[in-house]
Amino acid sequence: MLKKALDSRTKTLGEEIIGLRGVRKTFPGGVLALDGVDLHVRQDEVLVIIGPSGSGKSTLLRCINGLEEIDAGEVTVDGLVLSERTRDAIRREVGMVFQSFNLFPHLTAVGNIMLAPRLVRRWSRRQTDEEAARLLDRVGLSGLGGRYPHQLSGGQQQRVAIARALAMRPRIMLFDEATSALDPEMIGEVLEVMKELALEGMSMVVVTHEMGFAREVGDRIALMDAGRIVEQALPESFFEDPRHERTRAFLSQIL
Ligand SMILES: Nc1ncnc2c1ncn2[C@@H]1O[C@H](COP(=O)(O)OP(=O)(O)OP(=O)(O)O)[C@@H](O)[C@H]1O
Repeated sequence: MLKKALDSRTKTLGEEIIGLRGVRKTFPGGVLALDGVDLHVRQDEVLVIIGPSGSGKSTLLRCINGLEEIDAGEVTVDGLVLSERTRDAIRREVGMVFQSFNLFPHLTAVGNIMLAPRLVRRWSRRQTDEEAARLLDRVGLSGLGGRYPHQLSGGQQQRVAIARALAMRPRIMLFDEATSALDPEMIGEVLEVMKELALEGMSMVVVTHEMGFAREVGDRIALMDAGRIVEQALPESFFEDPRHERTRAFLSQIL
């Protein structure tokens, strides 16, 4: 059903919502992680980033929401140029989901999901309880809000982490290898939630090795290598066009 809906969707993408222009990032010790990245994501678009280990994918995501400072170039999010002054406003627009779920072990699922809205938005208990129930339902975890992370499977914990990111009502979601730490049988349930979000029109940047997801859900795919975006294309041509030599070489390594 979901696959069919995705296959038949005719998407009209909106204005640019994320823009990176000439972004460079060097880590202490001289590692050049981003070597002049130009990348543009439009509203409603799902951009999938693939690439070898160490090519700069995580750093790129972290630069979009200001978790890393850039050395040169410019990042814009929803019309704001990222700077010290705009960083907090941008972070409220951008939800991020990591490989390791990063849930607080001493808080229940609801406690984890509603922590930021309680602190930042100063929502009342009643507001947050209602919102948490809605979010738990959205990620398929109705009724499990009272459980602590250790009482949930890896897939369930990651879905709580997605609900937590959604609780701030972001306009953009970044996923950094969100399924890489999961047992194989739990990967599908998390990808399904990500697909649903894509269908609802969320703008997303997804770093993943899940090529099925990339093909089915991605509007565009970008290959990173050595701190640069080296190829970009629509999923069909990305996987099938023999001219995408570097993509073929990378895929032959991982598939
Ligand atoms: N905090 C840091 N300090 C120093 N070097 C770093 C730091 N974070 C990343 N790097 C280096 O920057 C480069 C890019 O790393 P990054 O994690 O962005 O790559 P990646 O493509 O996400 O890799 P992976 O697929 O293994 O997660 C690598 O050489 C990495 O060792």
